Amino acid sequence: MAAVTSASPFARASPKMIDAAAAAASGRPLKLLTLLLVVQGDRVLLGMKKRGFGMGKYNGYGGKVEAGETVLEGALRELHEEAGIKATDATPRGRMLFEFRGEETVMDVRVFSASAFEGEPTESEEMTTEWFGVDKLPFDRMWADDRHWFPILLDGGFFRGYFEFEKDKIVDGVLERTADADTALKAFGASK
Ligand SMILES: CNc1ncnc2c1ncn2[C@@H]1O[C@H](COP(=O)(O)OP(=O)(O)OP(=O)(O)O)[C@@H](O)[C@H]1O
Repeated sequence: MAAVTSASPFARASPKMIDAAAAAASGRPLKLLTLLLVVQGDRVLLGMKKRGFGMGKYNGYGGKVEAGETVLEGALRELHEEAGIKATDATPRGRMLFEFRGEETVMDVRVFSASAFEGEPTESEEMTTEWFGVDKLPFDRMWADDRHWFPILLDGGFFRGYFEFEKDKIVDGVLERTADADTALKAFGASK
């Protein structure tokens, strides 16, 4: 898996690129979102988004963090609402900032993984539920950033990144494997 990761053009972050991402993000309003990947052995649970933002794309489960809940609680709630299961060992893995050209707000996505859950994955109004082998992930039908950080996640690692999008294409980005989850949470340029 490490070979796949180092093949990512964004994985070789120069200090200059990191500074540029930090400058782009600093002071901008952040929208806090979660993304939870259920990884069990050599398979990953993904859902195809049936409506709204990212419609037609496969992704993990997640959404906006609501007032009064922690980020982890938000991640678990979204997984339950969208896939009908309760993860019992969710753990933070990464943080990604996404900027869309022409938009002031930067998406602040907190990525979690889990391997154990209660219940049966069940399609919801928002998402389907499908298992994919780790070697058969549908990257062509996922957000463009996913192919860059998934190998780190599957490898057991932690990561932080910043990607600038023009519609659904990446125009610039930086991705860094971090030593632990705490370091991943110190995203480029975000004040908290
Ligand atoms: C740009 N590159 C990206 N790469 C990978 N994942 C991305 C993403 N951009 C957004 N995401 C995820 O997509 C979901 C949107 O959630 P979204 O439907 O907006 O939230 P929520 O369910 O609260 O909305 P509604 O209740 O329908 O308004 C949420 O998991 C978020 O982390």
